[in-house]
Amino acid sequence: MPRTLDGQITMEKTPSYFVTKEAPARISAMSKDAKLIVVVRDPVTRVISDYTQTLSKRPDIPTFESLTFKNRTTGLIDISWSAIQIGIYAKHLENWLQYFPMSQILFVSGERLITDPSGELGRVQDFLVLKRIITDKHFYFNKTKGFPCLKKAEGSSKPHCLGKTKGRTHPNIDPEVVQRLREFYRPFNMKFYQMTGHDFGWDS
Ligand SMILES: Nc1ncnc2c1ncn2[C@@H]1O[C@H](COP(=O)(O)OS(=O)(=O)O)[C@@H](OP(=O)(O)O)[C@H]1O
Repeated sequence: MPRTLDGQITMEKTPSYFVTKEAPARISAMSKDAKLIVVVRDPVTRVISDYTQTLSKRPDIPTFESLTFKNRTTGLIDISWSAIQIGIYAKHLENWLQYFPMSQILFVSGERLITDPSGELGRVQDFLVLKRIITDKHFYFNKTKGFPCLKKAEGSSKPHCLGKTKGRTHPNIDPEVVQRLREFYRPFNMKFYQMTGHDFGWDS
């Protein structure tokens, strides 16, 4: 991490921190005051997205269904599959709360980051005690891509849109499998809503 001067904020991002058992203790040892921002999305869409990303790199992996179930007939989910585990947000959060208070953690909704980017960025700026510099006028929705793009400062070049590897088309998954995953995650989601005091709307 670079040195931080007065008036500067140093930021670092790695998606796997949130699900790495040792990360909270290590980050707390480095800085007890660190603010933590986690982007979360519906764990069911998340696992499908995760699978889609792996499939794009290794087209020979087993089917989504065979990775999801330990036993297809009984509907037993294979929680040893890391893609399934990552979406059990309440469990990961419990680990972080051993080292950081909730007041130092902000959960950003991945869904709202698409539908209302300036709203979510507003929450981020407030959390970091920054002036709300990024607002509505910094975004426009790219219909082809299905994501908002960030307009850069006046006079600068092209806006920044997400790259080719973002927003991959997900494969069609049997609705029964999706339903079973919804049932699996529901209790964990409820716990997560309760812990964060925020209903992310994945179960409504
Ligand atoms: N800004 C923003 N807002 C909302 N959603 C976003 C954003 N950036 C990335 N994404 C979505 O996150 C999914 C994983 O993206 P990445 O490819 O960046 O993941 S990774 O960094 O390679 O792990 C991937 O999801 P899918 O659309 O399901 O593929 C991205 O589209």
